[in-house]
Amino acid sequence: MAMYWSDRMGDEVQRGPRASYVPPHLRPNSPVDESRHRFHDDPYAFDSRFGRYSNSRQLGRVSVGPMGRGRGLGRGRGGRGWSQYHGFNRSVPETNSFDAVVEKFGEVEVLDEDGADNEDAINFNAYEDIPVESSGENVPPPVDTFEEIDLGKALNDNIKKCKYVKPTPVQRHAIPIAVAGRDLMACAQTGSGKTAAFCFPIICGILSGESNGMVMPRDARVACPTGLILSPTRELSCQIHGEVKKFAYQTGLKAVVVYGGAPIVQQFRNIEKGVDILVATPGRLVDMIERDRVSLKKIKYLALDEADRMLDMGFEHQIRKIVQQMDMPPPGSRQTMLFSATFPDEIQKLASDFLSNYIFLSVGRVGSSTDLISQKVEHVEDMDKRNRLMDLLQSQRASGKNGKHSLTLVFVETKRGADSLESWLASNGFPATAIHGDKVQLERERALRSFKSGATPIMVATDVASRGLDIPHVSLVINFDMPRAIDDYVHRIGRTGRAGKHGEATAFFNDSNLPIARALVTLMQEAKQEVPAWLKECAGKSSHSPGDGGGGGGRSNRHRGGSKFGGYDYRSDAANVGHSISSSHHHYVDPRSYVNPYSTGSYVAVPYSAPYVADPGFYPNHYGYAATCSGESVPENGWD
Ligand SMILES: Nc1ncnc2c1ncn2[C@@H]1O[C@H](COP(=O)(O)OP(=O)(O)OP(=O)(O)O)[C@@H](O)[C@H]1O
Repeated sequence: MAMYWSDRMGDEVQRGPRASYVPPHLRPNSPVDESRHRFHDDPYAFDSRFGRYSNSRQLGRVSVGPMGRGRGLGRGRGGRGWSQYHGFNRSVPETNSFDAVVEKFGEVEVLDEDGADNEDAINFNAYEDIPVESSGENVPPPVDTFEEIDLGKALNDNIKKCKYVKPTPVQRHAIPIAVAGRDLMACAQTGSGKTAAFCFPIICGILSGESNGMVMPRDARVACPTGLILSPTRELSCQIHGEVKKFAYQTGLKAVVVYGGAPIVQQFRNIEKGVDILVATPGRLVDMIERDRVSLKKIKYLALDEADRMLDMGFEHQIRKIVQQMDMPPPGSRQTMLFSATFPDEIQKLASDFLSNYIFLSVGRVGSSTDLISQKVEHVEDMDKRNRLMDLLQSQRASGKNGKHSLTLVFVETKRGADSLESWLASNGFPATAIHGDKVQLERERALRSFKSGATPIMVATDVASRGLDIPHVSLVINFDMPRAIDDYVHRIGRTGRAGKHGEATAFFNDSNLPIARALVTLMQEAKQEVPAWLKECAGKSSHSPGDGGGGGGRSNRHRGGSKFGGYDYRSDAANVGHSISSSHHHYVDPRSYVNPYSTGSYVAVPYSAPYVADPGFYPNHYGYAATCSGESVPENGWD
C-alpha cells in the first residue's frame, strides 16, 4: 500500500495510548465554527449564508513554498506532489517530523484559479458543458465555489492545501445536497471527484457536532464510529482512507481503515484508539462487528462508494447485513450517500431500501468519462493478442511514452491470465507487475506501489483494479480481454483520463465479445468516439440489446436509447417524484412543469428478482456471469 503523507501524520498522532476518546467537537479548542450548527437546523438555509467565507482572492497564489511552484503538494491520492512531500518527510528527524509536516503544510502554494502552469491541476474546462440532472424533493441548489458551502474553516483550509481550487461538477451539486442532510444517490463519470463529494459532508457533519456526543470510556473495546465509508476493494478503501486523513488534517477527527488480508489484531489496536470515520471493506467489517469490536449504533453518515458494485449480488448479502441486520440506525435516522459512475436501474431499486426521501443526481454521460478518453477498438483474435500488445507497447516506447510518467494498465479476465501475461511481458523486456485477488495482500500492495512509482510502468490486472483506483499518470488502458459487461468497461477505461486530463484506451475485440458489441457502440457514440464499421456490424449481429440487463453487456439504464444521460432515476418512470432538471448553467425548471425530455415514457422499472444463492462461493450477479471466490476459470469481478 502506498504510504501517504497523511498516513505518516496519522502514525504520529496516534502515538501513545489515549486515555479516553472524545469526539472532535467536544474537545477544547475545537476548530468547529459554532455557527455551522444552524445549517443542520435548517437544511435549506443556504441564501443567507452564502458568501460569508467568500474570498475570491484566496484562490490566487498565496505563498511560494521551498518546493517551488505547485510542486509541493500534488493533488490527492498519491499524486506526484504528495509522494515528493512524503520524500521530504522521510528526511526529517523522527522526533519532530510531525511538526515539520505541519509547518510545510502551511507553506504550500495555492494554485492560480486557472491552474494553467501546473500540469497536475484539474482541467475544469473539460467539464464546462456537462449535463446535470437531479430529481427528488426540494433539491438544494448547486454552488460555484467551496467557500459558498459552509464547510467550516478547518476543512476549507485543507481543501485549499489539497489544491482543490474549485469544485468539480459532481462536487458543486452533491456537496450542498449532502451538507443539507439529504440522502443521495449520485452518478458521475470516473475520475470526476466523487470521493471528496461524500467525504466533505461527512467530515463537516461530524465536526459540526451532530454526532450525539459519543465519548468512549477508557477501557472501551467496542469502536462506535459516526461515519462509515464502504468500498469493494482493499486498495480502494486504503485510498479513500488516505483522502479522508488529508481532508481532516488537524481537525482532531480520527479516521481508520479496516480491510481483509491484513492482520486483524493491528486493526483492532487502531480502532481501540477511537474512530470517527471508519473506512472498510464489507467482509472485514462484518467480522469485526460479529466479534463485538465495532458497533454501528452511532452511525450518522453512511457512504457506499462504487455503490452499484456493492449492491450487486457479490456484496449485497453482506451490505444488507451491515446496514439492515446489525445495530445501524434506520434510514431517516442516518444520512446515506451512494456514489458510482454506473447505476443500473435494478441496482437503484435495491439501493432505495437504504435511503430515505433521497435525491438522485446524474452528472454527465455516466461512464463515458467525458470525451477525455480516446477509445479505440481493434479486432484481434485471441492467438494474436500478445503480438498486438507487444506492438502497442513498442510504439509507446518509441514515442517516449513509456516510463514513470506514462503508465499502462492492461486488463485481463482471469487471475491465471494475469500472472502468465506478466511473466511473458517481463521475459520480453517489458517491466511489468500484476495484481489480482489470488495474490496475498502484501504482494498486491507491492505490485501497486511498483506500478505507481513507475518502477514497473506496466501493470496487468483483473477487475480487482478496475474500480476507483486513482493512479496518476496512467496514460493508456488496454482491454486485452474485454469484460462481459459494459459497466466494467466503463470503470476500467476510467483509470485513465482522470481529473480533466486526457487518456487513451484500446480494446481487443473478437467474436467472443459479440454480446457486448451493441452496448459498446452506444457508449462510444455517446462519447463522440469514432466507431469502426466492422464493430457496428457486430453490434447489428449481437442478439442482446444494450439494455437487457443480462449477459449481453448488461446495462439496464441504457434502455432509453436516445438518453444523453447514462444515469437515470428509476423512480421517474414508476412514481411521482418532484423533478427538477439543471445544467451546469444552473437552469432550473419548476418541478410542477417538468417533463423529462429523455424519457420514452414507455419504460416500466423491472423488479429485481435475481435469487440469492446460499453457497457463498457462487453468486450469479447483475453483470450476467457467475463469480466464485477462488475459481480460476471464472472471471474475477473485483471483490474483496
Ligand atoms: N475539486 C478538485 N480540484 C482538484 N482536483 C480534484 C478535485 N476533486 C477531485 N480532484 C482529484 O481528481 C482525481 C479524481 O478524483 P476521484 O478519485 O474522487 O474520482 P472519482 O469520481 O471517485 O473516480 P472513480 O469513479 O474512478 O472512483 C483525484 O486525484 C482527486 O484528488
